[in-house]
Amino acid sequence: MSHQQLDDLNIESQDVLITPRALKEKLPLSDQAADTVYRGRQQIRDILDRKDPRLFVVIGPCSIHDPKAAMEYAERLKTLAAKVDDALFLVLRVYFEKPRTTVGWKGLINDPYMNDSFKVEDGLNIARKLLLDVADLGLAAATEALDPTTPQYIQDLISWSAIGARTTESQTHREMSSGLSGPVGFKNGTDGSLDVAVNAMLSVRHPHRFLGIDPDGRVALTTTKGNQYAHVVLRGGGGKPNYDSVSVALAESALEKAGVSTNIMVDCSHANSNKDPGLQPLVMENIGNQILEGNTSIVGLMVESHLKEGNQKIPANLDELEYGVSVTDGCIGWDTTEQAIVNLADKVRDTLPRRVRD
Ligand SMILES: O=C[C@H](O)[C@H](O)COP(=O)(O)O
Ligand SMILES: C=C(OP(=O)(O)O)C(=O)O
Repeated sequence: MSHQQLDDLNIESQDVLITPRALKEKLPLSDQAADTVYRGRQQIRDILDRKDPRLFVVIGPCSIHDPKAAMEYAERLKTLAAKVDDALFLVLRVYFEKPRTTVGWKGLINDPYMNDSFKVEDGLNIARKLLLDVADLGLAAATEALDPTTPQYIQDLISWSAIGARTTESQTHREMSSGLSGPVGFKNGTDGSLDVAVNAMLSVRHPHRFLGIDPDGRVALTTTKGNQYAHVVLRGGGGKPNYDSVSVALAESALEKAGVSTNIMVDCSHANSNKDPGLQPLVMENIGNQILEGNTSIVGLMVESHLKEGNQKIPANLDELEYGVSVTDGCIGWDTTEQAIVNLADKVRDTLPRRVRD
């Protein structure tokens, strides 16, 4: 009796993609870009080590779908960053990979033309080119590391990475993060649970061994050294925020009990603003007040912001897309962003002398 086909029954096709090495040769790191990334990572590490008393703020669109609008935003952010640089280190949020609750557009790398054509190789090219342009401008970039093979293509241009609420508990993502070259923030779970993020801290600092790809795209046993610059990100969940001073104090004691450093970032968006982007400035103000009142565990903030406020559905006719408006979660617009950042800097500035640790 002949065998029935048993594997690949649900695989439609497989297409070989450009290798990480070939993409990097095509779009190489310039000296300016390398300097931006080196300095960006170092400034965040210094903030996490409390050698630098400032806050770092990961700020920008929920997702990148239009590189032109992203660069216009980056240029504005660069000017704003220089104005508040004594109190805040602004890092551009450059998210190319979107984790979906069920289904939906999965981001620029997965479907760069937003028409279900899934031209992933084009997506990788566009993403790397945009990151190069941002780094050449002198702005540090942050992204969500979602697909475990993507870092090989773009991580040399990333200063800070997030592991999202839907993947913080995933062993694959903890292993990948243990090998990332820059600091990494783990969100609490979508149900609000902090345990998964605290457990991630305990995992990611250790070496791991797992299947990865090498620069030539070959499957490779990957052995990591462990990442000593991981921290938690409070993003709320289960219908409740967790940026208030009581939640922050509870997070501090959970981290202390686990024996890991009490570095906390607050995501002003997602469940911390009940997905109402207009509430983000209130969260920022609240964090500024907590810092004024003596909090030293909060080291960073995340804000979803774009050229224009709100969001839009991806239209069937892409000519109808409104320029500078998010196609995923709603964002605050530029004027609100500028004001909220200046207000935050004013509060943090007064606290700088007492935030440095010896
Ligand atoms: O930040 C973006 C979204 O909150 C995340 O990707 C989940 O989106 P969804 O619930 O619309 O799928
Ligand atoms: C998906 C995101 O957040 P979270 O994982 O907290 O839902 C995000 O920041 O884009």
